[in-house]
Amino acid sequence: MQFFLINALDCLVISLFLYLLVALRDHIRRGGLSYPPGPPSRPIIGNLLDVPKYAPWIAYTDMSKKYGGVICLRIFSQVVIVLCSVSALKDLLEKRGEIYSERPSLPIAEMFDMNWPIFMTGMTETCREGRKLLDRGLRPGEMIPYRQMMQEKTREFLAQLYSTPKDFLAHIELLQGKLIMSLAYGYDVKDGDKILEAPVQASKIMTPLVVPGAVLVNYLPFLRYIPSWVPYFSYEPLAQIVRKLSERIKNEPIDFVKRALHNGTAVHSLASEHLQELEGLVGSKRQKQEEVVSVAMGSIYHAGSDTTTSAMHSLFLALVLFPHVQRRAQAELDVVIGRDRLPTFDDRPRLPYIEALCKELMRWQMVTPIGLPHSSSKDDVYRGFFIPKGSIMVANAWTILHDPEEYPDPEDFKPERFLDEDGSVRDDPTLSFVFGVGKRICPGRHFVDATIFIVTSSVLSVFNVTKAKDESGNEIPVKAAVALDGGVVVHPKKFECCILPRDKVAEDLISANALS
Ligand code: HEM
Repeated sequence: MQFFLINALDCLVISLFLYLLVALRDHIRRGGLSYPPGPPSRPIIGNLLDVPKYAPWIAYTDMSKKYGGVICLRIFSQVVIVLCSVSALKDLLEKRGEIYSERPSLPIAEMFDMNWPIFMTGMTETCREGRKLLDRGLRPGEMIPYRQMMQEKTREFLAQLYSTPKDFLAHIELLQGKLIMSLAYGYDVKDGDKILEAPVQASKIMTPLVVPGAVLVNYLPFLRYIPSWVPYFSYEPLAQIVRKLSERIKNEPIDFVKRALHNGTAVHSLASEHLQELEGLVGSKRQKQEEVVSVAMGSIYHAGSDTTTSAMHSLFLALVLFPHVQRRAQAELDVVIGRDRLPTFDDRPRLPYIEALCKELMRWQMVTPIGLPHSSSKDDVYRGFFIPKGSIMVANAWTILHDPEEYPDPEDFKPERFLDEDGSVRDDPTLSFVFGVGKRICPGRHFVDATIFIVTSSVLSVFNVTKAKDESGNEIPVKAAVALDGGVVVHPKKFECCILPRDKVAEDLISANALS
């Protein structure tokens, strides 16, 4: 017993000594400067208890009212800087992009073999080359050859909505899976295709685990060594599941393209295009480039599914909650396109209200309100405050895009915000924050933009989306609320709605296009 007490006392003294040593080293490193303002931190754990687990974008907005646009939190020794103002986001993540474009290396991602997708890695050579490949392949002009495919898949979606409207969320998920798989791999997804399971399941597990402050092992990496037989505390059982999913995401679809190229059956896709460019390369050089293609495609297959599904889910929510928006959009479609055909991409310039509606959709119920964390590769000083190398940078775009000064009644869905007085579309550069900032900005943004346009205009031209009714004929109330079990990607809480063809003309149009 005495032996145990002496050891405990020793431990306490050593811990205190180490703590003071770290504090002194930290003070010297800062050269007398202080960290940006933030809630007072406690000894050792820092702000661990202040880091919001649910809806962090709201808690950070409240903090920014007290501490300003640059907030500092500390989780053990990890510094987390939350950016809540346009100037801070641009100054650091854009103008000082050389310093702030890394990603935090998360032990949880390493343990789960999920540290290979581009959105999880720092600026490694594979990441840089993969990004180049995506930036080139996903430019607005490069989207044109995929328009026909997008229109066709959207028409299949309309037919599914018509036959089983209650399953609208499952139809959205399938549509998004079809679009991404066609774009990335030229793979034609069929109903019930198992290929879509892996990214959806992996995303459900991983996105809550990468939120800054959500998982202790990211700050106390030794926790990864807790053996698998320790119940509740070991990450190993979950890790085993995710490792298998990771392997499937990276290899299953790219192997399909390689086989198709070999058999001469490959359809035009980002993967087939890039793999064909490697012709002539052999040995390790070829292997390396194939790895880049496989990482880049696996990244969009993973990053693109859940995110756009959430935006489309929110579209139906907005239509239910704001019927006057639906009526005005339909009036525009009827005048510009008429009732005898479905919209196409060529109609887009003549549909300013629909365009404004798509913009408002991205702002209103943001898919990634705190973006994906960046990290810093050098010590830096900003507005007189010290930001150490290795800080986790959180771009809280939600605060900016829900600022009532800039977007009055921010919780209301008002496409008019994005229209000038003469009815033309108003450009709002701040809106691009929904896709992040700087070198790591989402490369899929032009594909998302095209998807949201074609889906929104097509759905509105043939359907009325209203509140569902219960057995007694009373409307089932719906609220604009997000499911708080999410992580960096958030989804609307599930809701019911009634999706019916606008009339017989619309019904005929859906059937005719489903058959063509
Ligand atoms: C509504 C849909 C989407 C939203 C809101 C969204 C948003 C974002 C955000 C905020 C980031 C992090 C940017 C940063 O760190 O500054 C990101 C990264 C990324 N997104 Fe998207 N995204 C969407 C859909 C897509 C789609 C459809 C694709 C693929 C076609 C895609 C591919 C990626 C990739 C590969 C990255 C990682 C980029 C990097 O780390 O360099 N995203 N996205």
